[in-house]
Amino acid sequence: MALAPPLCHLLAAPPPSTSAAADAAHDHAGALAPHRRASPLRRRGRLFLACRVPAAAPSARGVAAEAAAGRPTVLVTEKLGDAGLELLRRFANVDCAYELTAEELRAKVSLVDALVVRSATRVTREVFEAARGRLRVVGRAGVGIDNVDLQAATEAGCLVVNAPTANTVAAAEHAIALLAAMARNVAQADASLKAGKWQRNKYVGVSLVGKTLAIMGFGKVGSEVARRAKGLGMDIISHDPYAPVDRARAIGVDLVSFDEAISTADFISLHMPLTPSTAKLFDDETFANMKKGVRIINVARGGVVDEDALLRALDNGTVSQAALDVFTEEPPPKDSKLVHHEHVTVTPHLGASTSEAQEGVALEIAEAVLGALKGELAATAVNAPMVPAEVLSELSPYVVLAEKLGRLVVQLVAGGSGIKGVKIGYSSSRDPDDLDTRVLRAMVTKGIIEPISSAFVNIVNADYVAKQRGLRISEERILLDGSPEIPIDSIQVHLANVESKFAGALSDEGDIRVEGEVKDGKPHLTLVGPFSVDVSLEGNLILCRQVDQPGIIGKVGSILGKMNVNVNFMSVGRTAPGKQAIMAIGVDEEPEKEALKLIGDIPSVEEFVFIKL
Ligand SMILES: NC(=O)c1ccc[n+]([C@@H]2O[C@H](COP(=O)([O-])OP(=O)(O)OC[C@H]3O[C@@H](n4cnc5c(N)ncnc54)[C@H](O)[C@@H]3O)[C@@H](O)[C@H]2O)c1
Ligand SMILES: O=C(O)[C@H](O)COP(=O)(O)O
Repeated sequence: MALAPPLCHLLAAPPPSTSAAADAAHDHAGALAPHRRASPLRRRGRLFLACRVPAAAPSARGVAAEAAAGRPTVLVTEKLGDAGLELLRRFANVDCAYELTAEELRAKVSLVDALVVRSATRVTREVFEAARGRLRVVGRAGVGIDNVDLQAATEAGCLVVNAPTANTVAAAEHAIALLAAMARNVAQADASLKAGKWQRNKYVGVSLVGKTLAIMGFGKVGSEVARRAKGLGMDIISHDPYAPVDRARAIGVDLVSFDEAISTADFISLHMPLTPSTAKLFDDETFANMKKGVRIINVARGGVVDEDALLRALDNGTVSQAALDVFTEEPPPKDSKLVHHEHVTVTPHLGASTSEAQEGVALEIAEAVLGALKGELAATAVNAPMVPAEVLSELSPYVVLAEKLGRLVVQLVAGGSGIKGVKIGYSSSRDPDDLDTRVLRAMVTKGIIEPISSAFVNIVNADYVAKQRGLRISEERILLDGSPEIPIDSIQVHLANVESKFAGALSDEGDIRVEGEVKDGKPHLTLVGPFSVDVSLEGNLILCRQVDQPGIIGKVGSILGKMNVNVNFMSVGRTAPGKQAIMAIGVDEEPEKEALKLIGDIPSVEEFVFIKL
């Protein structure tokens, strides 16, 4: 039975770097391995549908085969839970190198296929540039991806995945711990007693019951904080412009405006991501609009607060206390006035730091990274479309067809005529809403761009690269009356306003047009311009236009035979007997120039083109 083709090329890396540094690297677990063109995970030629990496250890034979074929290399730059590390080590060489300087990170990154970080590693544009195209996946073992330059990752075609759920409860519990500790001066009283003092009057706290808590950002952590704070008898309001009202209502929380939230709350807990629009959202003006004596908890990101403004608000009494787990700069400067302020309780970014959360996060990220290295699109992809595994499985033969059609059509363009508009048509009996074509569009783009540039294109950067090159890609669905079980009957690719080096490929409208279908799981070319053909899109292709008459097939076949070129497929399409015909010939080897010249010299052959698929 034919195996489904792998989807590795969806996330394919560019050709390997041949740098001396890469060659010199060591090949054993815990050290950097030299780059190999295809990792065993990518080479198996199987479609990996299960998102989970099998829990059982691979067989000894499997391990040996993988070792022989070369394993991907994963660099881990921050402490990761053991279970995740073990899982990574089963399928990859793992280099754990903590507390790297930016320069050390840049030096190592071109030697690895994946990088796993937490919040302390800054994965900047310079890091992606230093990777020189080898890095295929960045795994953020946690939620916040503000330390990863997503735009640079996308431009580099590097997938970024995170582990968004495993530390939610830990972060929510830490927010509650800080809320209670702050209200009862636990940290200050502890330090005082340890310093030999007994200050019962100084550390009188405030009660939580009946107080209003405003949760700023009603996402995963925010909603878990709300549930827990309700149990403490607090009244909860929340501000989140994007949260569904129903979800908030279901746990008894009112979503209110920003101004209402900050002006009515006794406690404010921050749970939004750090983005350009939330950076320093809590500034002098915001603090001035808060209820006098408000208490603030920040377990989200230091950067959402203007820390100088918070210090002023603490000093003038607008904010009576703050509990901070996160800081604009981490670690904060040793002499930070905020950290040393007597009304501020601090922890060193411990929100996710429970053993349970760290094991969960490590496993979650290891699975996502290994899946991505195998060519799967992770469910937690941050900079790529999330296409469910079953959709990918179904579309996998069409993925190959889409790329081949792209490669074919671009080689029909006459040199010098720039490609601007690409139209992709999908003939299908399926409701357009049930047909996710993003992967196919990316693969047509890859097929068109890669043969004519040094860019490498994958599902992560396809739209970006197309835009950069001024390529307008439009899609059209052609609804057929048929069984919706087959996702796609045919894919058409049209290039508008270009000259062709093979006039036979021009449609009546003057576009270069090719069409293909999947037959027995294999990509077939079924239409060139107005000519119907049927040739498997494998190896190389010769397209030949001639006047339809007996003997031409034999002449071309014998020229190729004499030159030792194996013909694997041949198909002739014609407009009418005795009129124009197109011969599509699949060949295993690239014919010598001489053979091509001899074909061109056959009197009735009007034009021909050789295409590498
Ligand atoms: N301290 C820690 O160790 C720790 C641990 C986990 C998460 N975090 C941080 O907590 C934050 C929340 O994490 P999460 O998993 O709940 O993320 P999430 O994506 O589930 O929730 C974030 C919520 O913020 C909302 N939001 C976005 N912009 C907003 C704005 N301007 N005003 C109000 N709400 C806005 C979003 O709509 C979303 O509902 C992130 O910053 C994350 O990095 C910190
Ligand atoms: O965004 C997160 O997941 C938290 O801030 C945790 O960060 P950490 O992995 O560095 O603890």
